[in-house]
Amino acid sequence: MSTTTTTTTAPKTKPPASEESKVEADAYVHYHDGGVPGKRRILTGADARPTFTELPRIDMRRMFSSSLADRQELAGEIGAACRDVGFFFAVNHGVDDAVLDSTFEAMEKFFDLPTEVKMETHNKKSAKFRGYEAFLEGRLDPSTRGDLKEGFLMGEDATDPEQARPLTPSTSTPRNQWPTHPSATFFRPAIYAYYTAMLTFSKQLLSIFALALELPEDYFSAISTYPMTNVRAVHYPPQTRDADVGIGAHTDFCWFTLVVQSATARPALEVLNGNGVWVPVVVPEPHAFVVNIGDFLKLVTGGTWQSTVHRVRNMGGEERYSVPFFFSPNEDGRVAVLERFRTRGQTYDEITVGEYFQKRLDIDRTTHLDKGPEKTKAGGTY
Ligand SMILES: O=C(O)CCC(=O)C(=O)O
Ligand SMILES: [Fe+2]
Repeated sequence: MSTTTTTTTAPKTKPPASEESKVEADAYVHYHDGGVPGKRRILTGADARPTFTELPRIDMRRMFSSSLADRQELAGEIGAACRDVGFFFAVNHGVDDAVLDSTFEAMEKFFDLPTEVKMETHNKKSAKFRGYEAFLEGRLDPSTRGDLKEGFLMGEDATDPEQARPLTPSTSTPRNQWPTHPSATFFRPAIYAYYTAMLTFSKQLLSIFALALELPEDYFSAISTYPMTNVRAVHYPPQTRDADVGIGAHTDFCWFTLVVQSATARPALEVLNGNGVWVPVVVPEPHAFVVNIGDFLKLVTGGTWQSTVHRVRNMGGEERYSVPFFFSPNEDGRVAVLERFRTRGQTYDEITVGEYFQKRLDIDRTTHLDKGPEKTKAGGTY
């Protein structure tokens, strides 16, 4: 994880008073990046550097404009956000409000089902970790007792007819798990409605990212024909212990992530800025998407774009639901640092997207399995 933050747009920041004593005692903030523990020095007073203190809000209407100049102007704003923050809010994004409302309704109803119904698709039965994850089973930050959340993960799967992907010998093994109990079958079509809308949105956004990198709009299309994708529906109960996390500090392993969340009075998602301060994400309006850069876009930009560390702490006493969509290149796509970000005389390795992804997934699986059976029982107290 790069620890350099290049923005010059925001004033210096200071940690909230309540965190100051902790900050001084710690001097470092610790996080987890792809299985590798990371830490960032907390910079205060004269040491503090210019960095962001909030996320930029970007109006996406220009994404649909027939004028290249409009799309370029949008790309300019997005490029600056990706470089300086690694996160931004996307508003007026064109995703149907009705689809988002019914996605949240379906999530609440699904997570309300009895544990044994949800456990039918427990992710331990899946090589790709698809299906239901119970409370405290994830543990992205090894210093915590586990992630205080339950979730449901689905993703690319050519055997699901909803995806209309070509079935080949390498894609003919099912990856997703779907509930079959009559009380839970509503979930699949609801998640697919969201998945389909997000795939369209992501492909449009990818062309704007290409423009932001001064590349042709279709530059990434060839390696994004059958992209790796995940929807993770997540339920975070209100947490009562300060030491808990909803999801431990991490970066995302994808091109980029789009997240829409239920409204909570107190922000729960937090983003780590260049001074080692957790910046709360205050959503500007209902159905705004939080967009963040993942490891692959950081990689192809030679670290110029940031895959910024983030976490969730749901301290406001309300249930919280969020539904990230993770978008990556094709599984057999190969990526390397783009020409314009290379230094002459230096050599650059190519990575295969699927291999890198599986490595990161295996790390996540290991942190789950390491916890031992007594802690992985669903429905345990939290
Ligand atoms: O719930 C959120 O707002 C973010 C979740 C997240 O960071 C993730 O699932 O990778
Ligand atoms: Fe994330």
